[in-house]
Order: sequence, then structure tokens, then C-alpha cells
Amino acid sequence: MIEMQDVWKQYPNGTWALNGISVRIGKGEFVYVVGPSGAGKSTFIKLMYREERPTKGHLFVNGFNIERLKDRKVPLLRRHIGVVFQDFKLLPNLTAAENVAFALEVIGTPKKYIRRRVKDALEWVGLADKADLRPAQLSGGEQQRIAVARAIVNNPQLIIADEPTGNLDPDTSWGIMKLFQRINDRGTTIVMATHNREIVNTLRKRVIAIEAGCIVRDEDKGMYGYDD
Ligand SMILES: Nc1ncnc2c1ncn2[C@@H]1O[C@H](COP(=O)(O)OP(=O)(O)OP(=O)(O)O)[C@@H](O)[C@H]1O
Repeated sequence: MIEMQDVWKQYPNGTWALNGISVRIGKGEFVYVVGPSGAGKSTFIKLMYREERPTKGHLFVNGFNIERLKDRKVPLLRRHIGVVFQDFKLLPNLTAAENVAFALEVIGTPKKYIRRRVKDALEWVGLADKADLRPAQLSGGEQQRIAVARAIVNNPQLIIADEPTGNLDPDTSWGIMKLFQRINDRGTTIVMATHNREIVNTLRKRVIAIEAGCIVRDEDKGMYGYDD
């Protein structure tokens, strides 16, 4: 599903964020990406949905060769990937339902399918009754549930999450993790960067630790392993 072969990433200002990453993540895996601030976790994740391009090395995601992927083909890649962010990134002027629908509109889903699928996704995250509210009228946890609905509405093979519980209190965070667990139970691969020690040490999964742009640990049912 994801294969990185000696991937390096340098930003235009000269910073090397990744220094030779090789890793394979199989279909249906649930992987936490951990490491100190500035270690390269977000960069690692951004390469997977072609938000950033590798400077050197080979990277394949869902059968797409990311280094060779033309800009106009990026939507084809993203059709099979759902992304969840720390700050939700919902569009403020759209309702919850419209935010979820937008993800289908941009990939050209026929209108007649959109309404049903949005309704199913909102029911799935338990927020069918908030469909007509705007993000500002929702709690942080509810906004993140809407973001999860948006990520899964197209039934992607891969969910990428960058600190999805970073802005949430512990109880709300566990609610979001239950959703991720259910998504993974359906066979969807999950890659999640996190600083949440309690979640990593309780809901045990594969742990990839990145430090200074290198993978320093890769364990099945691993632990968080940092004091921050
Ligand atoms: N757009 C950018 N331009 C220049 N440097 C960047 C850019 N994005 C990230 N970096 C640098 O690349 C390195 C890795 O950053 P990255 O955001 O991947 O780390 P991180 O592990 O996700 O950190 P955090 O846990 O704080 O989110 C850092 O030194 C950072 O300053």
C-alpha cells in the first residue's frame, strides 16, 4: 500500500526534513508515527498524499508512483486517501453536510449519489442531527467527527491523520480514536502522527518513531517511548 525507498526531503529554504527513510506499510495496518517536535513526522505524512514531493528516493502509495505523478493526476491519488488534520480544516461558511459533500464534489461524484453518501457518513460518525450547522456552531470534538466523515465519505483505502487529537481533551480524543478503530476494522489502512502518549500506550499498534528525519524505531504493538 505504501512503500518508501531511501526517501529524502529538503525544503526550499535548505532544511533537510527527511534523511533516507525506507519503510513499507501494508493494507489494513494501523500505524502511529511518533517522535519529537520537528523530527519530520508531518513531512513523512505529507509525502504520502503528495502535499510535498520527495527530493530523492522512491515512493509508492496505492500503486501510484509519487515522484512521477503529474499535478493533474494528484486528484486521482487523493480519491483513495482521506486526510484528517489537527485543526480540522473545515470550510467555515459551509454546513457540516456541505463540508462532507464538498469532498465528493471535487472528485466529480455525480450529484445523485452525494446526498445519500453524506447522510450515511454523518450517521456513521454519530452527527446526523448536526448536518445543517456550521463549524463555529459545533464543539471541537464534533468538528473533528465531521472531518472524519469527510475523510471516509469516499470509502478510501487509506486514512492519513496528522495529530487528529492534538486540539481535543482526553475524553473527546478517545471518541475520535474509537472512530479510527472502527475504520481500521473495515480494512482501511491508518497512518497517524501523534504526540498522545496515553493513546499510543493503550490502543497498541505498530509504532514508527522518527528522529531528525530518520526512522529510529519500528515496532509492532509498540510504545510511545518519549517523556513529552
Ligand atoms: N515548509 C517548510 N519549509 C521549510 N522547513 C520546513 C517546512 N515544513 C517543515 N519544515 C522543517 O522540517 C523539519 C521537520 O518538520 P515536520 O513538520 O515534518 O516535523 P514534525 O515532526 O511533524 O513536528 P511537530 O511534531 O512539531 O509537528 C523541521 O525542521 C521543520 O522546521
